[in-house]
Amino acid sequence: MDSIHSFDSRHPANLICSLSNQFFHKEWCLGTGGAMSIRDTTTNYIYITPSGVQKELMQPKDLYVLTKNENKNKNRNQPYPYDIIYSPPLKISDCSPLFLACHEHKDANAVIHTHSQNSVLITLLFDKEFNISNMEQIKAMPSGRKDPETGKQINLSFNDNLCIPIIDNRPHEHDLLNSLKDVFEKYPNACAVLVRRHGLFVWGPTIDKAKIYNESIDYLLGLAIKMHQLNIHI
Ligand SMILES: CSC[C@@H](O)[C@@H](O)C(=O)COP(=O)(O)O
Ligand SMILES: [Zn+2]
Repeated sequence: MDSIHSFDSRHPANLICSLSNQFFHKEWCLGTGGAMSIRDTTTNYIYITPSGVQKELMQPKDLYVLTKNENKNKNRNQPYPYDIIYSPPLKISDCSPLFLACHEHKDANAVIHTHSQNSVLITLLFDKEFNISNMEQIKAMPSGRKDPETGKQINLSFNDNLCIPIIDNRPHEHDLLNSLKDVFEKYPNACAVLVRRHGLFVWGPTIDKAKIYNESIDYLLGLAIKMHQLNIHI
């Protein structure tokens, strides 16, 4: 199918495969953990990883492609109106309802889900939120505010607080949907959520931004864990 095969390394299908391989080598998605979704802003097609496969070995032909269908009836497992227009002989990611929620409610064009040890450990140290400030890397994170003249996202400043909400894990990914929607409501500026004893979901306006946010968050989580071990207070 044309929508998944491209020689362009920036095509969403190629990006999902190359980034998943990179994230595996960072130990963010070992043993089939982790998943990803990208919306192509020219076609509006959404590319989603398959379920239960070794994410570092995926090829473009293994990805699902979805398109919006406003007339579609919603159900519990598919609460968003999308049709599958390309389906590999695999199951779609269990995270797909959460990914579609980020595309729909946050206007995200990319969502990354990872299982790094930092993202799990931090949820055992903090209860409802992870907060950090006075760290240079915070400046790579979005504030949620836009420059009134350029309309561009303004990033946090060194002294600003970065807050990542934490929700409790549930037996199935789709059971996290209500908690995720609560996060959207309570934390309108958040671009990520930590799931206790599970991992991290990060969304952004582009896949490049989502990757930068994920890398920055994971770095800050790692710092906070080390500071805790050294008895240094955040
Ligand atoms: C190691 S199993 C992990 C899954 O249950 C889930 O949390 C996950 O990250 C990936 O789910 P998947 O359905 O393979 O996209
Ligand atoms: Zn997971």
